Amino acid sequence: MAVEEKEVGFLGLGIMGKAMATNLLRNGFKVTVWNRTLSKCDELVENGASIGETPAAVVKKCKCTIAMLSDPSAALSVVFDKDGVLEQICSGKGYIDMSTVDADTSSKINEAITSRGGHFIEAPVSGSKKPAEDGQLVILAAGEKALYEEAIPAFNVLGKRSFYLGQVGNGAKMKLVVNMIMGSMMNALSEGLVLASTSGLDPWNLLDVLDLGAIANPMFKMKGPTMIQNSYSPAFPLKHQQKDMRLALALGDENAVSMPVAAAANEAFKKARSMGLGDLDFSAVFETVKVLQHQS
Ligand SMILES: NC(=O)C1=CN([C@@H]2O[C@H](COP(=O)(O)OP(=O)(O)OC[C@H]3O[C@@H](n4cnc5c(N)ncnc54)[C@H](OP(=O)(O)O)[C@@H]3O)[C@@H](O)[C@H]2O)C=CC1
Ligand SMILES: O=CC(=O)O
Repeated sequence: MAVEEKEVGFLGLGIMGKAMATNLLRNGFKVTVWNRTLSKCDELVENGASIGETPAAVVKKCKCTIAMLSDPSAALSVVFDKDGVLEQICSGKGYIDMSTVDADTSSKINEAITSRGGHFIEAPVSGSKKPAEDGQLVILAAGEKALYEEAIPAFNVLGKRSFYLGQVGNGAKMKLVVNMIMGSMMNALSEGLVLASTSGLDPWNLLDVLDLGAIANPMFKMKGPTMIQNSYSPAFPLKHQQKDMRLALALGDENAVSMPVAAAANEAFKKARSMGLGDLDFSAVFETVKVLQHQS
């Protein structure tokens, strides 16, 4: 399949897709790109990409196509709608959806693709804008093993490690569990920063102390300083983090897993969206904690 031949289609040039497609180009892949807002293809074309006018046109041209789209409704639309992936998928063609969606969405796409003879894996990623630019993502793949193996040269460009997790749905679930934990941690950090400042401590000292102890982690180290400076340039948009909390909570509902911490974190992300912060970085949830503090 074409991933081996270093030729891929790429659907979705948002924060992640643009960085990932650029990386593939830099590493010698021929890439044919499509984005709903077609003008976002221009920069990629300047860097050597070809353009497909529709998802169907990309799939027609390429033996393997990667998608990186915002949410379940975008992932479904690009496959099932007019001029979508299904119109051209057929035997010998592969489709790799790297968007963060729920297992049901992924299963629907898998069934539709495979019923037309195509091959499918889901492969959501852990890691944000910078890891995407640096080819340091963690890839959580599941589905047809043969396609996974054929995708390894591309995954080696995009990520520092890829996991094969078995049947379709397992990649989606793993990603949601990871992001549920991340969203809860972001809320804990936000509350810690407010508690530190309000009780007379220097929040910069808090970050230094955290970084030297058992709960040190790259997210606190990277986001803490920008949060203190009220700077929320989006790497991971807050609206997507809230989508992931919602989908993780639905997974908890299905499995009767009680998750009060995640539920509270989801409320904070919802509040942040209602404050108009959805397009900012997910660390802007800090603003909701500050608002609550000022109200008390
Ligand atoms: N940013 C991050 O740090 C990470 C994000 N993710 C996940 O990766 C995915 C992409 O994230 P990111 O790049 O940040 O998101 P962006 O919001 O930057 O990009 C979203 C992309 O989806 C497209 N899109 C949205 N709705 C539709 C639709 N109905 N039909 C077709 N295309 C659509 C957008 O097109 P258009 O340009 O026209 O709006 C754009 O290309 C999400 O699932 C996210 O949860 C995973 C790991 C890290
Ligand atoms: O999904 C977001 C991430 O940082 O991973």
